[in-house]
Amino acid sequence: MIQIQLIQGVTYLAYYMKCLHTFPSCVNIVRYRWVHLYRQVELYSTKQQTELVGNGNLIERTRNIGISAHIDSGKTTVSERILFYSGRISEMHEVKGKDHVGATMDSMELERQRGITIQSAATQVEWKDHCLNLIDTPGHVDFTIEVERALRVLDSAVLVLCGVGGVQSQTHTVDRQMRRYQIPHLAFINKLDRTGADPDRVIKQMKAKLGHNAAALHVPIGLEQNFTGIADVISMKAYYFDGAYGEVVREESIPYDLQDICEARYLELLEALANVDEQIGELFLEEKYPSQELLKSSIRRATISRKFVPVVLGSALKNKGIQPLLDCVLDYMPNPREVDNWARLEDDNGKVQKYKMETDPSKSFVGLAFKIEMGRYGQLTYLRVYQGTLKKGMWLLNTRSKKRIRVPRSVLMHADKMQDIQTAESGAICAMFGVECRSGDTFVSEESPPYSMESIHVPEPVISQALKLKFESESKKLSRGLWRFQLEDPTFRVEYNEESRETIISGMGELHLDIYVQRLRNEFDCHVNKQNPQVAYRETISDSIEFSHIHKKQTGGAGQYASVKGRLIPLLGEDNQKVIFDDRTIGNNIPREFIPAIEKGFMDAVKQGVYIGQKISGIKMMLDDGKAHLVDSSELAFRIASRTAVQNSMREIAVPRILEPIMTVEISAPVEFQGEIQNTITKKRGTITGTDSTEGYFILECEVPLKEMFGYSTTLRSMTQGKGEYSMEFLRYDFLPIMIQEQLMAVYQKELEEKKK
Ligand SMILES: Nc1nc2c(ncn2[C@@H]2O[C@H](COP(=O)(O)OP(=O)(O)OP(=O)(O)O)[C@@H](O)[C@H]2O)c(=O)[nH]1
Repeated sequence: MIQIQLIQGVTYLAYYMKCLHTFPSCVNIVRYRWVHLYRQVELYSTKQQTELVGNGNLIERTRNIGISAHIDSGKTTVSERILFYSGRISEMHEVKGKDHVGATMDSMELERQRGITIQSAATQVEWKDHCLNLIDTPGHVDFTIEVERALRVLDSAVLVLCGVGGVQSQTHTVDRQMRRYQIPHLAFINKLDRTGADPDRVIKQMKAKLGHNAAALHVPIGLEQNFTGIADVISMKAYYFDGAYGEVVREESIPYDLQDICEARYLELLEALANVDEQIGELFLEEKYPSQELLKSSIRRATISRKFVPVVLGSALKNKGIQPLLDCVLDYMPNPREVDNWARLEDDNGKVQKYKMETDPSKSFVGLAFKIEMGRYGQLTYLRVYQGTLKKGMWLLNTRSKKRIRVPRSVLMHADKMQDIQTAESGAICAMFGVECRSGDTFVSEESPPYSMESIHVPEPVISQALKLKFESESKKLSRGLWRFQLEDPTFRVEYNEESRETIISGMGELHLDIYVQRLRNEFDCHVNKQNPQVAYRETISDSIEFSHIHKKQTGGAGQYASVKGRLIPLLGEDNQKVIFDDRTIGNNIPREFIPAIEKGFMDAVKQGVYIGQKISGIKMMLDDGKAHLVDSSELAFRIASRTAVQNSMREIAVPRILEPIMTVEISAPVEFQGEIQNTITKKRGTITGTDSTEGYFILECEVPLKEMFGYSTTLRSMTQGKGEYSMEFLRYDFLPIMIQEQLMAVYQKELEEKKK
């Protein structure tokens, strides 16, 4: 082996001398070649597969990774390969494949029918003596809570990008979520076999649009239908994937025509690292090159501290690039010990202190229930163990409900299958059966302080839809189903409207609600008629107003008296989804014990506004003064006074404003349809914020009110002969045009009058 490489080295040297002689201007090429030669020689003295993580205990050899991305980037296809190459499954199936089996991680019937991921699925695989806990998450923004939950408990992630689509709208969402939970990640640019695939463009987009300090570790060997393998710029080796399913990795020298580009990428990698890593920075300045170990350890350091994003390449469908991706997960993603996790603990004075969790199996147990599923055997609670060891049969305290529970059964999940386990140590992701709790609850062992792990960010629903039972006899099934869905999914809400006798479901999008209606039918045999979906408007005011209200009742016995005075102030911009109560009272005109009741009254009022019957938001209530009666004042009287003050002043004094949800929409279709699509977007009150084009397709980024996007998938499909696609996500609430606002208010007032008759 060493002999062959030395012969290669001497051949290269002869070539470089010739090159320099023939083309004196090619100094740069020669420099790259020298780098290459230097590194070839360096490789002789180092082991090719550097074991960075070593053979320590299991925690050091564990990686908890999520696979996240924009819709259809290939997350599930990547996961299926990971399961296959790691020996978890013995045969692979495609998402919506001809065999109609579907991918392992899409185990729900609806996922297989629609070819999309709805619920995140967890599994565990072994790769090169390491244990990988893997969660495949959905791409559709409608199921964003699944991504939130997964990222909350994972230590790192693989961001999958489509080699053609690049950075797309949901890539931004996932990136924001990774930032929220400080998740280090590496990027896998997939679908390099597709026409128009261009990994360099995708990396440029990652830098420009996501602000990532990203650099490629691979160079593709061929592209589109000629994509045959990858060249690794660190080991300077080419890898091809042979066998029926790419399971045999063949290592070769880098093809001659790719050597320049590999050297160029190597230097780019060094440059990107030099900016964030001192060791590489110093070597870079001295024009020295790091050893392979040093380079890998600095990639690891920079990635874990979120200063660098390594980029690897492949095509999951064509079985290329997955094994090197897994190697990179081991090399560059953190083990549970390398991630700081904090728990909160409130002292007797209500002061909150933060405590760092120790990833040590011998410490007291602390775990977070991050996901709940109701299954055949009762409630299944997914748990991330942060400290200590979970043991079957042990007693735990739920620090929210203060209930003690016993762990009846603990399991490892493999998509919809499970394997019983006796213990799960710090860093593990497992599940327990038969425990009642909510998602976001913290469990501790009896000897531990009652810590609480920070909970999960739950976005507010933006769309609602009324359901009516087809058969009254199925009402029990309906409530059972909806109760279960609410328990599993905090972004899915249910209310019952007594007057219309309708059940109102709210969620993150049309698809989200559609899936639940279908699940009612499939899993609960409950049939409902859906009304048209309704936008979740918000009611607010345009300017500050003052309020003053006395609630007084004298009915024989104890009377009721409460007087409140203050201001309602509109909250603009990003704050327009908030409601804030601000107590500015001085002195004792209102005794302190009544202040919480006044806040409650305000919260009662914001539940349903007076203009169109929707929730109020973007308002701050400032309580300035008031009055109490020695005998007749009570909490109830102040609660009523506060609620009525808000309602009356909004109805009588304020200038009403209605807010509507605005979505970021990304549309992609063949260029010949661009003009027509842009026109329809403008008609829909949309604003175009960016356009891009590649390989005969254009990408249109725009902001459009949600109301206008109802049914758009059908419109787009028919407009583009089925070739157009779009995705959207919630952006912000903004004022509704006055004309539409007045129409809505008129309809609501008419409805109210009719009800009075
Ligand atoms: N050409 C090509 N197609 C791919 C590749 N990887 C995945 N696909 C196809 O892309 C489609 C979407 O793949 P999935 O794996 O379901 O993507 P996903 O990101 O899990 O999808 P969601 O979870 O629904 O967002 C499927 O039809 C796959 O067969 C690839 O490398 N090349």
